[in-house]
Amino acid sequence: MKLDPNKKIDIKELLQDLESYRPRRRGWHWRDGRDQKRQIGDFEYLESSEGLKNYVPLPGSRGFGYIDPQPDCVITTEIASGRFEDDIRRMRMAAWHGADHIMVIRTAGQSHIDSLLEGTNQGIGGIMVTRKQVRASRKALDMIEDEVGRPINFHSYVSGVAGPDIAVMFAEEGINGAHQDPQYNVLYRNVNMVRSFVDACEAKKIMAWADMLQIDGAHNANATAMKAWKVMPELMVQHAINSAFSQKVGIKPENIALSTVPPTAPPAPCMRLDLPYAVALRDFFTEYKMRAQQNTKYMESDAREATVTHTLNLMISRLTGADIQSTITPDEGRNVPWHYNNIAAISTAKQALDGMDGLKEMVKIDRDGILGKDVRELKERAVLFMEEILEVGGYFKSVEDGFFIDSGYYPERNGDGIPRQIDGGIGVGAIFERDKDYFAPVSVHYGYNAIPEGFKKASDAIGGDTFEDPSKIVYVDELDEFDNVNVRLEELERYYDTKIVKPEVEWRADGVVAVTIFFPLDERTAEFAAIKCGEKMGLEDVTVIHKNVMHPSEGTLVEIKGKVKFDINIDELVIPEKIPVLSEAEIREEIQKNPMFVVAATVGEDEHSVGLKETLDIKHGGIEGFGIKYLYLGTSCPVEKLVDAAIETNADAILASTIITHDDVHIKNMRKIHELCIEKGIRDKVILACGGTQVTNEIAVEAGMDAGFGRGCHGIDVASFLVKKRREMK
Ligand SMILES: Cc1ncc(COP(=O)(O)O)c(/C=N/CCC[C@H](N)C(=O)O)c1O
Repeated sequence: MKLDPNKKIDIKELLQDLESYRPRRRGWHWRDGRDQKRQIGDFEYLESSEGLKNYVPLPGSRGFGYIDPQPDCVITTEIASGRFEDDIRRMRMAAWHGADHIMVIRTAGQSHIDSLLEGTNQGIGGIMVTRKQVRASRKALDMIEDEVGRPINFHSYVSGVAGPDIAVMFAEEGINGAHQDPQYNVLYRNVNMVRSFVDACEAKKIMAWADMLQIDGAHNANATAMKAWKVMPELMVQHAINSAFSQKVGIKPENIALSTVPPTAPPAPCMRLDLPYAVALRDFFTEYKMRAQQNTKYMESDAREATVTHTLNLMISRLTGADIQSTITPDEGRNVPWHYNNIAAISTAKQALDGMDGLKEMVKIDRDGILGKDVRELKERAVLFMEEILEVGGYFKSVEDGFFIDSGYYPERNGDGIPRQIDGGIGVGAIFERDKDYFAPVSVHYGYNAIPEGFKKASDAIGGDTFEDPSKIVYVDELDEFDNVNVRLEELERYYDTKIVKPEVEWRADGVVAVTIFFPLDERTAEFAAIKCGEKMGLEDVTVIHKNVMHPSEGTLVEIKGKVKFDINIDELVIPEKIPVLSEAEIREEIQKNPMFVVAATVGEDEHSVGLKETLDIKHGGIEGFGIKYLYLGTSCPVEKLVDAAIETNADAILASTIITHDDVHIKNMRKIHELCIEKGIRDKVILACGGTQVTNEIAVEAGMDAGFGRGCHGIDVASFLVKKRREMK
């Protein structure tokens, strides 16, 4: 299937013939052209990669010819709605905004399931990672990567008691990256530590074969610790343990990525705490990749605050280097991410990384100051931690002694770490010494395997395994007759590719909308007033998702979410057709033959001039560039003066600009211009046009203008309209 930007992905078609789908490639893709400088528009970029074929540039790109510079690092977005069929279009949106690493969170508790799940059950806070879901998503990503013109990495988690099984399925299905860190199982999922490390040998061996990029789990310590900045020495120890172990099992260093999170956030002086850590980490681990994660621990429900913290995190990435920049959605502190918050997070990363392109050519890390001292101290503490592990008898013993996630700043210890017993946890006692004649007929296996006489390699015994002969992969379709993607698609049939639509935030037709409301009330009263407001607006299941105290008694900003009870039928929408724009040549030719003169001003008590000047001046593609002459009367120009000027100069048109809309003053001024022209008997001779960020063609025409030009309009739109309107009047 080839995607058409003007058509949605057809999920039903995508699900066809999944049993015969084969992944295009194995392994991780780093962005192309990363180490080249490149000219993009008016600027030279020092830390960028090759551009996309299809994309959505940042809004600010309007001022720069709509360029969309792609940073050098891979950019990740985490997707976790619970319905993979709805996640696929979110992946497409993400790819257009610059993500090339799609990471799919697993449903709560999948770590504890000791076998592969089949089918596509709906998940909670993540999806059931199953072969069918992986296949459908990877197949969709093949089409999406063709559409944007850049390979996309698909990623999930190899952990929990079924880790090795999942690793095999991921290798068979062409997964490009995965989290794998046995310490994660031990500390956060209480899987028996011996089981975890034995499983990890197998899982990592398979990931190495599949050339998958591995991300470790150190970020979890950061998110779990009481005071995150105190856990930095331990984080480096955790990175060291997983990285050294992974390399010993056979994962090549360039596929070992350290998951590093700047531990703190404002109002802490976070740059002074986090920057030394980022430097120390990169000093220690030069041969591995850095996967910069953004802070999740100190996320509240304030999307703005999260975005600023993440921008500071991105500054650390730019100053110290990141191979993968992982993004956290600004609504991470509210709920399972909504579509547009994944996109917001990606855009924050792209915007900040573009903006700080080459910053470290100008701003040097000063190792002689306090940073150097802090870096050294962090390294010393980490080495001491590692030495003490050896002293007490190794990793397993240190875990039993509760070394990890202690809230102390090592070597200080508060004794509140997470201890695990070597003879406890899930899967305990499930490890058996391999017998002398142990034999597994597989092509990739960790450790002892007694290959019988006559076979060159183990898998010859079965004529090749699924890694060698994918036709041997057993594809299991849906098992649960009630909880499967076909049932879900059936339930929402009327919203698929029909004219009926509902608002949504994560699932098709979930009907959820968000409303931002300010009340001149204290926080508690405002909360309940906002819910009442939502209910009066006809929303269902109204809940408050965010509150911002503006003042204890003067006012509170509240954000609510709720469900609309209605559908929208797009056939019932009245959509005025877009006004086609004449070509530059045609406009110039016309003005050449019949000169045109206009008067222009920002009217009323309005001092905004930029928009109108951009529309007039040749510099920004203004009407002057097409030969149209104009008299500009400046800002705060009374409408009477503007109309008189039109009469004195026998102008063909009046161009008014109105940005301010308090008390609908913009509409009142447009109406006054229209009425004045009638009064002075010139209305049928002069063209009236009005522009402004809050002006639309409909509003302007309603107020008596001949046309209105809102946000995003340019000189050529106005010039084209003037030429066409004059022809019409002739
Ligand atoms: C090393 C490891 N293994 C497995 C899992 C998930 O596995 P389950 O939830 O136990 O099925 C995780 C999860 N990390 C937190 C979310 C992702 C985070 N925000 C990130 O971007 O890295 C993990 O870190």
